[in-house]
Amino acid sequence: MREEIWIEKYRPMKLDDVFGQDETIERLKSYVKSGNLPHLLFTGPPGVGKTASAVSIAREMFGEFWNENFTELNASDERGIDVVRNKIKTFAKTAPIGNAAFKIIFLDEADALTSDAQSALRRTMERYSGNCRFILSCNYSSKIIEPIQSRCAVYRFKSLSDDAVFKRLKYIADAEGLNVTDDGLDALVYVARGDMRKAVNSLQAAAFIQKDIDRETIYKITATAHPEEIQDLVNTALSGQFKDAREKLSKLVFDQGLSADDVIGQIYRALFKLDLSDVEMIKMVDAVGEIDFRIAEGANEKIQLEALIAHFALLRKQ
Ligand SMILES: Nc1ncnc2c1ncn2[C@@H]1O[C@H](COP(=O)(O)OP(=O)(O)OP(=O)(O)O)[C@@H](O)[C@H]1O
Repeated sequence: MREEIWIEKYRPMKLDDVFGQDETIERLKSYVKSGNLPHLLFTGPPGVGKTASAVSIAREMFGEFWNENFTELNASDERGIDVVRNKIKTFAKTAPIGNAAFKIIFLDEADALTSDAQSALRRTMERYSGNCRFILSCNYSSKIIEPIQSRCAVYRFKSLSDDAVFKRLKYIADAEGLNVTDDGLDALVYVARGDMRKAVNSLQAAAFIQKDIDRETIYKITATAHPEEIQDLVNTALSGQFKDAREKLSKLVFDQGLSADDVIGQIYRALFKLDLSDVEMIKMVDAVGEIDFRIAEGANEKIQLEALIAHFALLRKQ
């Protein structure tokens, strides 16, 4: 039998199952209780429970008819906003099933739409608000045009705490009969950076290989550098030994094929474990921000990572 994907198997079924977003969940529960819902805008990083919460609202509000009264669309549908609007139109055309007063349209990745497409979406929202409520989801609310934001109640989902990710992983590991050491769970938490989807997927990838899982398995399987190695790299650079640091970087990142994005994230986190003056910390964070931006804009990853190390190496020489 093909094994089920755990992020589906362990998808929250009700709002109470959504971990680590207590304040938001409490407020969403009050809508369910009242039986009414404004348009909502969920914003926050990936894998923290935005979709899971939208589905849970529908399940709790509509009971056995939730599936008929709920649809999930992706705003970044490559065929464009017209396809999305047509799907909305088709869904909105029929009356809600059961006792429901309205249907719910969940629109993921709303920030992928251009401003023009968002204006079109806004008109669509107005047109169908009689029998539909919209829940828009996005990573960055700043990319959503003001007229849409002002029509929605905005909920900011947080990156999940280490504690919330640890507990959820422990629960899944026990349910799956896995033997995961605490340092293995800590490694998963480190790798996930508050993204539950990534945490659960990494656990499943490790479990696919072996039932006894420790930190080594996790770092290997997720192609992540050990935090101590990153720490050592940064320390070497800070001590001014650029050539040594460059060699370490090369072994760590390029030989193992790690993604520059992940490495930058790891370096960023390593900074806060160092004994730095305020000014040094500011300069280093500023440099990380700059390099992160350049990589996101498509600059050569190898050169940019080396430039970052060079920056660190110069810091105490100035
Ligand atoms: N807060 C959470 N509590 C429990 N499980 C979670 C939580 N967040 C995410 N998960 C797990 O990760 C999976 C993906 O989460 P979800 O689809 O809700 O993320 P999202 O915030 O909508 O992300 P995206 O912005 O990428 O769409 C869920 O099916 C569930 O297994």
